Parts: sequence; C-alpha cells; structure tokens
Amino acid sequence: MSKPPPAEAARARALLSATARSGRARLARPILLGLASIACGIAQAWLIATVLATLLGHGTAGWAELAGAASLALLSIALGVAQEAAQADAGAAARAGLRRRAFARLLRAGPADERPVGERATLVVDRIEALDGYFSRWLPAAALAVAGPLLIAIAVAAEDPLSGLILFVAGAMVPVGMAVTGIGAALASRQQFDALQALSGRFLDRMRGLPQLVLFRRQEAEAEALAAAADELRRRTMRVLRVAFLSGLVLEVIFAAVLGCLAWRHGNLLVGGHPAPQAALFCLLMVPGFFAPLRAFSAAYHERMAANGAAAALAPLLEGPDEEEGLQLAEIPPSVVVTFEHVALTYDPARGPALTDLTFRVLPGEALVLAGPSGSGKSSVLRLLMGFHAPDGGRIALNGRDATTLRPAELRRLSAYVGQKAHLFRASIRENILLARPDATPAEVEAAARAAHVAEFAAALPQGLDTLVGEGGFGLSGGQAQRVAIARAFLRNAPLVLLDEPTAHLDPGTEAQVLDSLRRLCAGRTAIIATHSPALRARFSRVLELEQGRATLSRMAGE
Ligand SMILES: Nc1ncnc2c1ncn2[C@@H]1O[C@H](COP(=O)(O)OP(=O)(O)OP(=O)(O)O)[C@@H](O)[C@H]1O
Repeated sequence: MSKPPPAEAARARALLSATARSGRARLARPILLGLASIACGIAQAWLIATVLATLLGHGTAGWAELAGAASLALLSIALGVAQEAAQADAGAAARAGLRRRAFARLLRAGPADERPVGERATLVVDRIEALDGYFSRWLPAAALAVAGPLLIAIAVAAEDPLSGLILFVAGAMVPVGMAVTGIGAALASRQQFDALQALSGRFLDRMRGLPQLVLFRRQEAEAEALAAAADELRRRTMRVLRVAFLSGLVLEVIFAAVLGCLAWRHGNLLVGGHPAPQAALFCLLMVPGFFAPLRAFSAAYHERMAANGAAAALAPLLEGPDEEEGLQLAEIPPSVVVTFEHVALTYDPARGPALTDLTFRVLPGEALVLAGPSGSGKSSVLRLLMGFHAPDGGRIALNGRDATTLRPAELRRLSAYVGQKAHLFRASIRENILLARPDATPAEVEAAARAAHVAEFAAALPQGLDTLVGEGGFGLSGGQAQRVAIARAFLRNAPLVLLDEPTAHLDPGTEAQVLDSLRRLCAGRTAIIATHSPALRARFSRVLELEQGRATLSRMAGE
C-alpha cells in the first residue's frame, strides 16, 4: 500500500488535532512534568559539576551540594514516574473518547454500514488502540524534544557560548536526520498496520464461520492462509524495526559527534589549566540530558506514523456532528399511523431502485404483511421505518408527520423489531430481554417473558430466567431464541412493531408457537411484517405483494 492520498492525510491530521484539542488539559500535564524534570536535571548537573570541580581543586563545594544533587535526583525520578502516569492517562482518555464516539456511530449506522464485521471490529478496537502512542508518547515527546534541548542549550550557552552553539547545531541536525530515515518509517509503518488489519479481520471472519470451515474440511487451508498473513505481518514489522533502528543510529552518531566536539573544546581540562572547570564539567554532564528528549522523540516517531494510518481509516467514521440531525419526540405516542406515499429508494444506482412508487397506510391495530419474492424490497420498507436509510423520493409519515424530520434514533424509539434470527448476547436470558428497556422492573421482564412464552421453557432451565446463554443464543433452540427476541419487543412496548421473517428458520410446530406470541405482540399496535411464510400470511388480514420494489397487489386475507 502506498502513501495515503493528500485528502485522506489531511482528514487524518484533522481528526488527530481535534482529539488533541479536546484533551488539551490532560496532554499538557506530562509536558509540564517533563519540563520540570529537565529543569531538575540542569540544577542537578550544576551541583555535581561544582562538587567534581572541588575534587579537582577548584571551588569549595561540600556535603550540602552533594545532598542537593541527591535530592534533585530523587525528585527527578518522582517527576519521571508522574510523567509516565500522566502520559498513560492522556492516552487512555483520548482512546476512551474516540472509542465511545466510534462505537456510537457504528450503532447509529446499524445495517446501513456496509463494512464487513471484521473491519468494523478492527476500527473500534485496533485502530483506536494504535492511536494510544500518538497521545501518550508522541505528542509529549514532540513538545519536549523542542522545549527540553532548547532549555539545556540555553543553560549551557550561559556557561560557555561555544558549547551552547554546538548543542544548538546538533539539535537542528536531528530533525533532518529523522526526516531522511522517517520517510521510510512512514511507509513501513503503514504497511505494517495494513498487514495487521488484514490478519485480524481475516481471523475474526473465519472464527465466525468456523463451523462451516470444519464442515467443508477447510481448516488446514485456512490455518495456512492465516500463517501466511501472520508471516507477512512479521516481515513488515521487521522492516519497521529496521527503519526505527536506523533513525536511532542517526541520533547516536550525532550524540557521539557532540560529545567529541565538547571533549575537544574542553580537552585542556584533562591536561590541567582549564580556566573554568566547573562550567566545562557542567557542559559535558548536560550532553546526555540534551539527547534524552530527542531519543524519546525518535522512539515515539513511529507512533505518529501508525497513528496517521489509523486516523485515516477512522476519519470517515468520525466526521460530521456527533449529534444526529432532526427533531426529538417529547414523548412516545400511544399509537402510530404509518403512511407511505409514492416512496422510492435506491441503494446503488448501478443496481436500480429497491423501492419504486410505494404507497400504503397502516392504522393502529392493523398488521400489514409484506409478501413477495426475495429481493422485492420487503426488508427495505422496514429499514426506512427504522431510520437506517432515508427515502430518495415520496414521503413517509408517522401520525401525519414527515418521518425524515425526526432523528433516526427517535424513529427507532417508536418501534420494536424482531428479525430473522435473534442475536442473543453472552448473558442471562433476563439480561438479554432487559436490553430492550434497561430500566424495566423485574415484574415487567417476567410479564414480557410470559407473553412471549419464554417463561415456559425457562422454567425447565437450571436457573430459570437467570440461566446464562452463549453468544448468538448458544444453548437455546432457534425457536426459543426467537421467543426471547419477541419478549424484548413486548418489554419495549412500542406502538409500531416491525417483523422481518420472524419465523424464517423454524419448523412448522415451533413456528405455530412463535406465531401465537407474535399475534399477541401485534394486537392493538401498528404492525408491518415482511415474510415468505404462508402460515404467517394466513394469520394476518392485510397482505401487500411486492415485486421488484413495486406493490403489485394489495388484498385482505381470504380474498
Ligand atoms: N445495502 C444495499 N446496497 C445495495 N443494494 C441493496 C442493499 N440492501 C438491499 N439491496 C437490494 O435492494 C433490493 C431489495 O432488498 P431487500 O432486502 O429489501 O429485499 P427483501 O424482499 O427483503 O429480500 P429477502 O426476502 O431476501 O429478505 C434487492 O435487490 C437487494 O439486492
């Protein structure tokens, strides 16, 4: 992969600086602590130089200076520890904020986000993790790499202007050397990140489809492919390390050159007769301190490169206002009239419209069955009503009010949805039902469980409703999991019920039981049901036949 295009790089920079701005106070702390530690180092070097000069027969320093130097050393260690903690804190806060926003955006987009699940997981987990070093190490290191050496060079120049000048020149050479080696670092680090994303995306994807892989005896081939992806990651990581080593080497060469120059400058200290041995010692003692912030800067350099790549991937997700646009409902109305007037929807112009000129009305207490072949647009109607897409033409009204004026999240507050296959989380059945309304009382959860016939099968489980179920409903049959989803819809108690093939994977016996719960759920509410199931169609009175996004026939059951 090559360098990100300029527009992408600019968006990445904008995201990084906006995040840094919002965490300014936290980011300033490690910098101030670092500066305090450098100031301590200067004072300490001065005291040690005084003591050493005394040992060489110049000056009258004693125990007080020695004790001062020791106290400053201790203070410097304490400041270093506090700086580390402040850095970790700044990184954690930046990551937490970004993760919260990214997760909220992904939830908000829902099925409208077409990224594969592995990529979405990588975005929220790995990409944001990769930004940690930028905020916790790179930003403080970049600030201290300017301010720290400058402070030290000024202190040295005050003692010996030529030594100060040598440090200034060396300080100016460091960014040049870093830039030369950093060009390679940028590319290598980006490539490493892409390989990491490919590996983790592939791993997640294959884990989700593990039963299929085992069934088709593809596990060995997959293991080999994963090993190849891991090897690619190893090669790219080695390249990053090589480049990092090279930029470290540049710094060491400059360090050695500075030490050589200062040794030459103050060489006569060794042979005696130096006019100011204490100043000379101070200059020499300050050299490691001068390079320490530059070393930290060099070590953190690749963090910036990794962050650029990660921010470029995250920027499209995080751009735009955090708050959704649109009106909020003062309260949920007790009933909803759904009206579609000449509604049109096209996901992708190359594939033609998904819905064309669709008109219908559903009143409270009514259930409209959307029938039609696969791809005829049934689920699209439900997605529009849940605010995951907006119509391209026509009008959708809820109680006469244009649905597009409402925030998509508000639209979802109006409805309860049951899809083809309930997704249950790794938690108890009770917690899984509570997801629909976390503030519900235990009595309300139990009433919902009874209405959806969950209570019946839960009674036979070891801990009833508190029995733990696995990810995806593991441990429950398809029909039982679907009933938990219906219990959620009961608990939600929304005026609009949206069902998308709720009995798709059930045998006729189980389907009949689930249908009974669904009928009760729809009673008194406005319901729209997308289905292929003849049994489901037979249970509800109104049917709208769709074909290629158009209504072809509207009839009452039995007609
Ligand atoms: N995100 C999308 N991007 C592009 N096209 C899409 C997208 N989602 C659906 N479509 C297309 O829109 C059309 C209607 O799809 P929709 O899912 O509404 O059909 P459906 O009647 O619910 O099908 P099924 O009965 O198989 O669930 C189909 O041609 C489908 O390929």
